[in-house]
Amino acid sequence: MQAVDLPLAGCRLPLGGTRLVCKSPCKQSPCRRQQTRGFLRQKSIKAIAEPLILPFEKESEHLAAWHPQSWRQLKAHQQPNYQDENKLKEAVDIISRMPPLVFAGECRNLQSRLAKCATGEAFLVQGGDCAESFSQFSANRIRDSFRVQLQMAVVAMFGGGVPVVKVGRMAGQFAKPRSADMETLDGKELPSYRGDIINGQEFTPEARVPDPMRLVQAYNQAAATLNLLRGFATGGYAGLQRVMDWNLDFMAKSDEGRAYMDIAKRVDEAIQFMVACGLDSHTAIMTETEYYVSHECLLLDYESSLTREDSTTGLWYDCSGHMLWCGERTRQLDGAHVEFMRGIANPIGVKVSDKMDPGQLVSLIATLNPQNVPGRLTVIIRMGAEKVRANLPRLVEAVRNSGQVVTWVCDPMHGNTECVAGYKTRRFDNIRAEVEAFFDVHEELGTVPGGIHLEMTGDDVTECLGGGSSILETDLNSRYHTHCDPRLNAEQALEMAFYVGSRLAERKEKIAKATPRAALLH
Ligand SMILES: O=C[C@H](O)[C@H](O)COP(=O)(O)O
Ligand SMILES: C=C(OP(=O)(O)O)C(=O)O
Repeated sequence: MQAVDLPLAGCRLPLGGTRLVCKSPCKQSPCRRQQTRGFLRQKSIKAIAEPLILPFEKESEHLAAWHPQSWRQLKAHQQPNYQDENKLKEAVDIISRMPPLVFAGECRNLQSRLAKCATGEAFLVQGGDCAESFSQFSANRIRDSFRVQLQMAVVAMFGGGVPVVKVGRMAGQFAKPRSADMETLDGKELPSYRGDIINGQEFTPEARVPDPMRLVQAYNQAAATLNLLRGFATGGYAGLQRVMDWNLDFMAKSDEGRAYMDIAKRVDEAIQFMVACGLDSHTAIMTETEYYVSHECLLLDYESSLTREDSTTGLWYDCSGHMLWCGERTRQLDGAHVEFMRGIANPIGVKVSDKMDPGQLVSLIATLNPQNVPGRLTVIIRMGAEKVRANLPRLVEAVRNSGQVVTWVCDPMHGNTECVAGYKTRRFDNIRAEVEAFFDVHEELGTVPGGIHLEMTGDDVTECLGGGSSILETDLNSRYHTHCDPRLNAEQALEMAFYVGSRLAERKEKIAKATPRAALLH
């Protein structure tokens, strides 16, 4: 990792045990620019989410040592070993000059929606490909993935009676962390595939060389994807009046499909009734939807080159996506990823397996969200069903006892991967069991299950076993198209949404019974 000169005016700044020294001292202590940024951050956050300010570290001190490049001083895990530094610099320079893909105001809106998920006033459905790919890039695939997420949102909203916040693993979900650096096939060993933004999936020495120009291709594909998603979200396609038209091929043939059409019909009738009552069916609430994009904040050259200072607030936003999350393999407290993520103002997530202990989690949360801003931090649990029952309670209790506000989300995919007949797969029953355990634990503790995070697609793939579509081991080789991990197909994803909807409905009923008047007003 090369050392960088910090382009901040300023003072000596502590950073994870090391000290950075700005090159053009402003002779102020602490640096005025940083003070201003801290002040603006407090001001803007207050306006958005009415945060509960606890006596955590002061924001200005917290951000004092931060800069979009400060991560370079620390160990960055899971980064490619680029062979041509000049080519990397060229690619990073190109992206640095490109327009941002998302806007700060959109990120702030998402943060306020996620704050509602933390309190049970909304529910997050986050999903999409394990790894977006260059070769499978197509408008129809984007539409189908978006459409199944719309359907899932309708089902969960119908059950839970709360708004569903829709966030795609899309328009940037290219880089993959890997368990092993090398992969062996037929006795031949090559570097692992790390996602299309880094190297190629083909098992050849040439394809596996990390190519920096892939960063530029990924940026362009993300821009085109987002452009289409914005069109779908606001151009009429996602309007609630089209709820009956979001048909997918399997729907007439499957129980989930028929159950969805049943709900869609009831939604349609409700809308007709409201229109008869005088509702204007042309308002944005009826014709548009909010849709956000997210990806793992893994490839730090890409993320930092898209990090821009917001002129309204003076805050830094990683403009590669609305929400970024830190993966299970890169969440070291003293690592480069946590250093980068603590300074960006986007809503962020962190993946958590059973390897996390409660004290560590509390420290990590304090580092990533020192002002305890609701909606800022989503903790995405991924352990496997049994481990969730055994480990999640003490994590939730430690966080609750420390007064930290986070949005708890369940990723039932990554703790349930197994190898069957030579394929990486996941069993639908195990995935559902993990979601069930997640809801049960929160119910027992009186805390809030805030959302679900899925690797899924709108395509009719055969990558995960079971579910209503009864994918068998012998089906795996039929339509196994993922570039990395197995995804739920559209039917399985919808089935999961029905399960989530049923749990949200139960929760709603329990709350209504306990507080009838409040529920009535709600
Ligand atoms: O999607 C997540 C990870 O990149 C993936 O699970 C790693 O898979 P591996 O264990 O085959 O490297
Ligand atoms: C790599 C991922 O997850 P995790 O960090 O939880 O393994 C992922 O969600 O793509």
